[in-house]
Amino acid sequence: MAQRQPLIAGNWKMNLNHLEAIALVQKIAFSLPEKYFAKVEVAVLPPFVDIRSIQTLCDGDKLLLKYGAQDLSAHDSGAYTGDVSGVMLAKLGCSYVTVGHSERREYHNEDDATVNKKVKAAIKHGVTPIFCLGEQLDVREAGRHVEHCTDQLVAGLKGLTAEQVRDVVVAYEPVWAIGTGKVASSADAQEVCAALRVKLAELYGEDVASAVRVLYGGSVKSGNIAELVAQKDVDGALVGGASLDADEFAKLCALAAGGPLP
Ligand SMILES: O=C(CO)COP(=O)(O)O
Repeated sequence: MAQRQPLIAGNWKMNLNHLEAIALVQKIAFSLPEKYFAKVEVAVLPPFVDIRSIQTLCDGDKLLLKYGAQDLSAHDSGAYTGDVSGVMLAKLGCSYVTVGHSERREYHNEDDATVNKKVKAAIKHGVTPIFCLGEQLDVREAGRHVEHCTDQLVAGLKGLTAEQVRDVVVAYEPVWAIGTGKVASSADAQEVCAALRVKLAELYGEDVASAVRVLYGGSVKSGNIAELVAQKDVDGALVGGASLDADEFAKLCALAAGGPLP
């Protein structure tokens, strides 16, 4: 069984001004002693406009913190006003990019086919996709959440080789738990994350399935992270609101690394 290093990624969404963004990165990096970075990978996903400065900061201070973006175009270049390509993200040293976040699916009408193209674009340029999926409340209430999530998984990874899938990060984010303060129970998170891994094994083999990191996202905080990452198939978290507060985020990362608090 592969050893999966937990990943805690902070999705800042459309928040903070430029100076606040730089200050947040500095504070997180200096609040978390180096030993934690060996146990847990920590990444921030700021808005596009902050990435260049964060790159300079991380390179200059040799920070162990990784960074990435929240979306990318399915195309490499061309007449796509307002879009940012995987080529550009790779040049900026992005390690990760979220793809298929439920807010992109809802507000930008991204369907599974678009998400699939974006996952491929990220892989093509060596930026690891954090491929997001998850059910709405009505789907869960109808008891169809596992099927819904495994269907999204299959569609988003369509056409990829097993070797390519090995490097994808999957994030299970039930839509009803995002920004609502209603965290899924650790058993709920484990149920879906385990089902996603079973589906990965079916499609790409046990070896790949045991290597892929599956994160949970939705109202994750320092108060619930330990219980979530204690689940067998939960390999970290995609954190929204709690990633905007340096003390809270550092605490959350330290707890994911098994503590003690810095
Ligand atoms: O959407 C999320 C992370 O991508 C979760 O957001 P919250 O942690 O604010 O619920």
